[in-house]
Amino acid sequence: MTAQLIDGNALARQIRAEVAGRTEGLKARGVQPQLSIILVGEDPASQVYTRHKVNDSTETGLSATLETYPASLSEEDLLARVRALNADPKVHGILVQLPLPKHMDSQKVIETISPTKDVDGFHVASAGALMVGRPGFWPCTPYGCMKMLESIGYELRGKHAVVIGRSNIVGKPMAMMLLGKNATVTMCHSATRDLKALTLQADVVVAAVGKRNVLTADMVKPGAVVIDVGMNRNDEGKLCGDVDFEGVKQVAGWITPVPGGVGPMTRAMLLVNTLEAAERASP
Ligand SMILES: Nc1nc(=O)c2c([nH]1)NC[C@@H]1CN(c3ccc(C(=O)N[C@@H](CCC(=O)O)C(=O)O)cc3)C=[N+]21
Repeated sequence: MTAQLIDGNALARQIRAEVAGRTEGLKARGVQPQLSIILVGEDPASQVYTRHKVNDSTETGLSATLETYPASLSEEDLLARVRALNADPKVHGILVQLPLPKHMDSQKVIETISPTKDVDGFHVASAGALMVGRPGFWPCTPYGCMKMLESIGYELRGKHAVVIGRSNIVGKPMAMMLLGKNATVTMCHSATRDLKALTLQADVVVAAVGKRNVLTADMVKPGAVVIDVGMNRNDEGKLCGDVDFEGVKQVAGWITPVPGGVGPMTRAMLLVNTLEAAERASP
């Protein structure tokens, strides 16, 4: 028996169609949802990612602008630009592409974005809202993972979910979202002892470390759901996740591929958050 695939491309396509429909509704009321993306520096990967985000937006009827600045831009000038976008009522979502040049304090920049426009969900106010269960914006990657679990009708209540990785962007918010659905959540990280003993108990494993083969077949309980957030390159330069896909798919019940899994869902949830921001701003 091999695991069933959770197809992120297909689910993202479905979500984009829903976003397009809701966008029509807003446009009928004279509101054009608008995402502003800021890219600082010339990192080729960031250029590709931000171009994707602009294309995704325009394909679903949102409008998106990409502003690019040289790596030499001062932090002060970047903050001034963010404040101007905060004050612009036509702009509903602001995304500052990470990583930023080393001379900038990323968290300070993110904290300058108005929480009402924080479609990445990286602001402390967004993190706090998630933690106490108030409306805010959920970070796109873990939000997309939750949608993937929902798409297979998975009941999280009472299940044991193991999250590997504790980043502010994925691991921590992922654990909060799973907890919000009444799962029993274990967070694992670099200081965890006997990771395998924990993952073998898991009904759901989310691997979000950024290292290949963090999860192998011998670490997975038969039938478990495995979500792979990793985005790595193997020796041949091919994109691969944190999970040994070929091995784990022989044991798991469900598994997400890389590419075509969490990545496209991350991008789809950015559109959802942007639309949501526009709807909240135009009640
Ligand atoms: N402020 C900010 N917000 C972000 O959300 C953000 C960021 N900065 N900096 C960089 C990371 C990375 N990230 C990706 C999202 C989707 C794919 C994606 O769609 N991947 C495709 C493959 C793309 C390819 O072939 O390279 C897939 O997995 O199928 C990749 C990477 C968002 N990030």
